[in-house]
Amino acid sequence: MISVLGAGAFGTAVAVSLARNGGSVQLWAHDPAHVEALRQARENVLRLPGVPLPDNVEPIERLDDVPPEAVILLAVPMQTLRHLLQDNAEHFLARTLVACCKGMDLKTHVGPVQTISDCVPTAMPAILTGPSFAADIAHGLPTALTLACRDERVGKALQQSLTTPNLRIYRTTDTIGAELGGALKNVIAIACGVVIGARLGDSARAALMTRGYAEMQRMALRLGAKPETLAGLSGFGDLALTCTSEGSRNFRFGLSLGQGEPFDTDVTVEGAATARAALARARELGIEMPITGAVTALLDGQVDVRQAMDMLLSRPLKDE
Ligand SMILES: NC(=O)C1=CN([C@@H]2O[C@H](COP(=O)(O)OP(=O)(O)OC[C@H]3O[C@@H](n4cnc5c(N)ncnc54)[C@H](OP(=O)(O)O)[C@@H]3O)[C@@H](O)[C@H]2O)C=CC1
Ligand SMILES: O=C(CO)COP(=O)(O)O
Repeated sequence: MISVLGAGAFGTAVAVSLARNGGSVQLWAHDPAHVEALRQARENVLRLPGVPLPDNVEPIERLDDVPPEAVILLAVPMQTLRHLLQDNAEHFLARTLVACCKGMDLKTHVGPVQTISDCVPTAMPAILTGPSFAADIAHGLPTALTLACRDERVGKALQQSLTTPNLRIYRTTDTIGAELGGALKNVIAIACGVVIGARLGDSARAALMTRGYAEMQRMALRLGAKPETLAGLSGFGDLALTCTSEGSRNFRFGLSLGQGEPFDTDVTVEGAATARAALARARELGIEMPITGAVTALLDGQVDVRQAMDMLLSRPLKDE
């Protein structure tokens, strides 16, 4: 049994994909009305329209209904993860919990794996992350992800149970690299959206992706990540996807910002809160993250797009 907690686009897509592979999948939503709508329509009309739920996906509204042997996937937005874990800690004690969210908590400045460890110290945390749009997974398109878990035995078991014919899963024990790659690439994707929206050109985007990757590495390596994790699916892979595709909400949010257009506030844009959390963490650690700083200043209305670019271009010249 696999229980996916969080019935947004990603949770629904993963539930559908795993159910098509056989076995039973529960899909939990925090809003009983949403659970009822999933039961009635057999489709997530709001977040993942056009994808029928297979019969073996069971929408549930009570965490009590998650059986003790179930593998739990946490597919909620990053800024809600801590509350979900704290408010329902009795359901998570000594469980294997696989985070599917990408971001850093605004209050604690840590990623999903560390958030699980902090909130439920008896749990075994893992993370499933990498380049994958929910719609691609739901439509059975080929996708490759990283599963990170410090415990090799648990990681190998998760890799087996979450792999499907279309979803290839690589494994690592480097949870720090995996969680930071997925979190920080969203900030760079916003920056890339801004330069494209403001018509500053593809060369500027390539520069931001490259220097953004340097920034991601700087923070992750300082916190103990392995360079090869950053170079893998959860880092470089997801950076490449998110910075170059209008399928990404973070990139589209940046596009709107660059064009001076409003953006739908109901859409999940993980990079906005994460930019602030990452900048705060960078300051605590004394490391330079100029692109993250420029994105944060832009989001906070301290600078406009031109001034944000000037902030980056006028920095002292240095070695690559
Ligand atoms: N979409 C994608 O392509 C991918 C997403 N991810 C990651 O997955 C995570 C979730 O994103 P995604 O599914 O796209 O988001 P969506 O915006 O599609 O959905 C978010 C879901 O979370 C629910 N939710 C909000 N607050 C809570 C809460 N306190 N407790 C439980 N559920 C809550 C929302 O319910 P309600 O509508 O009732 O508020 C909604 O169903 C993010 O971290 C994202 O980065 C990872 C890979 C790909
Ligand atoms: O993480 C994702 C793709 O890997 C989804 O990106 P967005 O959250 O920007 O849509």
